[in-house]
Amino acid sequence: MENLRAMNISPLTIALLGLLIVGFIVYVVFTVGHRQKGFPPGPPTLPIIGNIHQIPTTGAHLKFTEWARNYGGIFSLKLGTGTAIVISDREIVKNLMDKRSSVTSDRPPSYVSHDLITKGDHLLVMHYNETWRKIRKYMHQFFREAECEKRHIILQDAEATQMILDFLQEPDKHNLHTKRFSNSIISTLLFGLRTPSYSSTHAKDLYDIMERWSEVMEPGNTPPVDIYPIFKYLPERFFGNWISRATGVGTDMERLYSNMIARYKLNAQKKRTHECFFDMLSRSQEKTKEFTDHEIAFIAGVQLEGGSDTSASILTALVQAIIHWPEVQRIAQMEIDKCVGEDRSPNWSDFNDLPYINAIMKETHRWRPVTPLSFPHCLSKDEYVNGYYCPKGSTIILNVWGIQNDESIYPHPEEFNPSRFRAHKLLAPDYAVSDWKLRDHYSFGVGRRICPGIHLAERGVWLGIAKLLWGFKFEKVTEEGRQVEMNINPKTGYTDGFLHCALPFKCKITVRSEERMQTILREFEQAEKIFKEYTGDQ
Ligand code: HEM
Repeated sequence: MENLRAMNISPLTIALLGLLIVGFIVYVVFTVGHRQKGFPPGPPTLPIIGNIHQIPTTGAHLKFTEWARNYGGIFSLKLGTGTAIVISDREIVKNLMDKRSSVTSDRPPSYVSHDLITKGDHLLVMHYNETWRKIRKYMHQFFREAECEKRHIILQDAEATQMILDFLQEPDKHNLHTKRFSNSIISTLLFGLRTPSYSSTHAKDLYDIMERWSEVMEPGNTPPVDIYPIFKYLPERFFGNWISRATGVGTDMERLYSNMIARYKLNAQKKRTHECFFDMLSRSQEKTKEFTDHEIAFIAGVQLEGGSDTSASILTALVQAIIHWPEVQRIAQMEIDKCVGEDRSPNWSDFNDLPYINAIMKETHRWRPVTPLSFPHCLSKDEYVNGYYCPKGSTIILNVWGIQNDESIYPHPEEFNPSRFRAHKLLAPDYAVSDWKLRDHYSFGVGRRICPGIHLAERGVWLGIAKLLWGFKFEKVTEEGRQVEMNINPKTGYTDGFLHCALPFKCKITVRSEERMQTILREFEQAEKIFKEYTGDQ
């Protein structure tokens, strides 16, 4: 005070300054973190932080589902100055996310994923802009239904054949075989480069990078910079060098993806029967030069990532389900055995004759969705939803878990019961555009951001399920005379983070007959010829 007087500042100015500071503090305490009038309801808030303290760092989907029961199909959360709108009602999903997708297709800001790790060039976290549209156009061109149906399915069938051979030869490594399967499909389709073994370097590197990305993103490992940007300016050593770790992941990603593109270029002269994604993209890029090298690397990367862990996690959940519910396994095998003999494994032309397999696939997506909270969208304009005011910039969270565990739609939701989908004879993309009451599940997301790999994923997963059930009996293992239970508890049995996958578990997998074993070996010889058509290897 003496100092201020010495600076010749009048007591009135000091008093006004003090009043201003107090006023500002009062304003912050009474507004920041508070839910404004007209917003969707939600749990009580605390000044400044809002609901942050109530959101668990793991299993947030379970908490959101509990809140949906209390506050309804649309509720809001305050995250500091920001707002998140959580949707757990199918009609609202349709009306907002699909019908008003022109204003619900942006992504919320993500300093770590968008700015630090991917420099904004990663389709999944990219804002809804012209570059996003251009990349989606290329993906659509290559992965649209007709292309999957005519061309990619041939490779998928061959890769599924190797997967059942792998299950035959090393049943204990079942969770690695599903990963190899999905990674090899996407890597071959992108670059003509296969993943012959689960220990292939590029696949191991990819899974390692994805794990590190997920770790950096875990709450507690990074300060909440998107909510309180001031954290960006604190020395990073206070938070375990989070900036260096994040940029390290970004550098390793770019290195891996660029390296795969370099390998593709080395092989570009090889004679392949089937054109790969990069043949198409490179041709166009030569003319237009529309993408930077960094963008090109991440166009490859996002597809490698998107196509790898997701399908593999669904197949692993399937293995758990058919072991825990042996009756489902029995019915499925009866259906397959009626239509497919022992002298060949099922293929895509059997799809219409095996509706129970389609129902199993849908039930697996419902029972253990890979992304139980999908991936957040962001509202780019003020909107009214069911009479509630939702401000521009709100994060929109699709509570897939909540919807797919709603008793009123799926009685006894914890039970794996494919018969729920008996009437759903078509694939997921058909129901994504149908009336909301008919939609099968939300595993592939919604609106314009819906997974661009949906046609490919549906066919790959279906083939995987059909061939596995045709070939093998799946059971619990017995140790010291007692059956070992798998942990299928949604709270403790799955990885945390953005992608949920079953933690490693033991099971007994045996081939159903000698003849089936011979068929697998014979079909694999054919599969090897197909691989050469896609890679150009002699
Ligand atoms: C069972 C397998 C799969 C599941 C469950 C799955 C799920 C999802 C989900 C939930 C999203 C976010 C959707 C949204 O924001 O509303 C997404 C986006 C994406 N997926 Fe998939 N996916 C699968 C397979 C694939 C495959 C095979 C590819 C590659 C061909 C792929 C590439 C992508 C890409 C690039 C995005 C970002 C799209 C964007 O933000 O515009 N996914 N996926």
